[in-house]
Amino acid sequence: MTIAPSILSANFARLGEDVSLVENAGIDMLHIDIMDGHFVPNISIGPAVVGSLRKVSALEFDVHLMIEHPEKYVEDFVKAGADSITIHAEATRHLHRVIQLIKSLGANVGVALNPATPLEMLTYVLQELDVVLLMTVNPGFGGQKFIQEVLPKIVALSGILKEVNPLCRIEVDGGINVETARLVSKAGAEILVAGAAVFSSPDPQQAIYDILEAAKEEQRDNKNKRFRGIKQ
Ligand SMILES: O=C(CO)[C@H](O)[C@H](O)COP(=O)(O)O
Ligand SMILES: [Fe+2]
Repeated sequence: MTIAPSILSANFARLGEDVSLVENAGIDMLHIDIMDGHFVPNISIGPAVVGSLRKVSALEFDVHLMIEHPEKYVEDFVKAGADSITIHAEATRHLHRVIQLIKSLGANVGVALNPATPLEMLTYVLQELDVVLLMTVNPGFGGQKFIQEVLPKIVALSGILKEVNPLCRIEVDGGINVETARLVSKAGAEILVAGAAVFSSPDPQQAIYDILEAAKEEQRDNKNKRFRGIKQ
């Protein structure tokens, strides 16, 4: 189970300090949201900021591109220090080609789906992926309410991946807190992005710990029930 704090809700006037704070909580992965004002109605940061953070952090950088024409920019983000690049299936006409491009640059590759986008979009690329990111809010802003309807989608994807790509991990993004972490963990998510619940908390390190514990508790319960043969 991995908690990836999203810096979208950090204080951009002291971004390095906020990243160090969560890094010192013992996390492995940092989620970096890139928005272009076209694919989503908001603008965030570009490769220069990713490059600056790379100099001060050893975390795995999970770069979530909410941009049109991602093929134009993936190389810049990998050069800036992205370890994994996630593009939106809705944002390109050439999904297979962009996936190959990201792999050729040596980064892990993920594809994100908006809440209304069916899993079938990924049928012919699933074997190529390290991560599928299921959005649990409509992308564009931090601090939104979790969309419950995505839960059966997580369950369905989890079943499909067991058959076709067991190493591919399910990431969820949007509205994750202690309560929703339990729900997505039970459904099969393994990477939980959390922005507002971490950085808007008075104690971000404690918030990370609480979310992680809630998610792990749910995982343990699931395993125990399976062991005892109790139907979920
Ligand atoms: O991709 C995103 C928004 O498009 C963010 O990663 C996401 O919203 C995280 O923020 P929060 O946990 O506050 O919902
Ligand atoms: Fe994100």
